[in-house]
Amino acid sequence: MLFKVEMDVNVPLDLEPAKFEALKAAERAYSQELQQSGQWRHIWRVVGRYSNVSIFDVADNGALHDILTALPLYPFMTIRVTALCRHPSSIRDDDR
Ligand SMILES: O=C(O)C[C@H]1C=CC(=O)O1
Repeated sequence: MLFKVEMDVNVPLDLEPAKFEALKAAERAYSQELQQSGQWRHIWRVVGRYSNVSIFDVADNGALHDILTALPLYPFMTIRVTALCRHPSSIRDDDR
């Protein structure tokens, strides 16, 4: 199942810089592992914001929930999820 996921990150100003760097490194590793597995299909930075727009391809709603709540930066995120399905005009065989 495909989902568009929008993530806004809001880190408290008093978060210790070393802790923030460690969280970002863990987030990057987790994200890249999921991208390698094909579950995190795309990620884009939203220009001018500490936000991303991503496309996930996962088994079901529960799988996406588990992935998102395990993000190291999850406690500092506002997340919006939109379920997607194939557009009848799509020429891409993997859009389902
Ligand atoms: O920077 C972000 O958008 C937040 C998060 C999502 C993936 C990642 O590496 O960091």
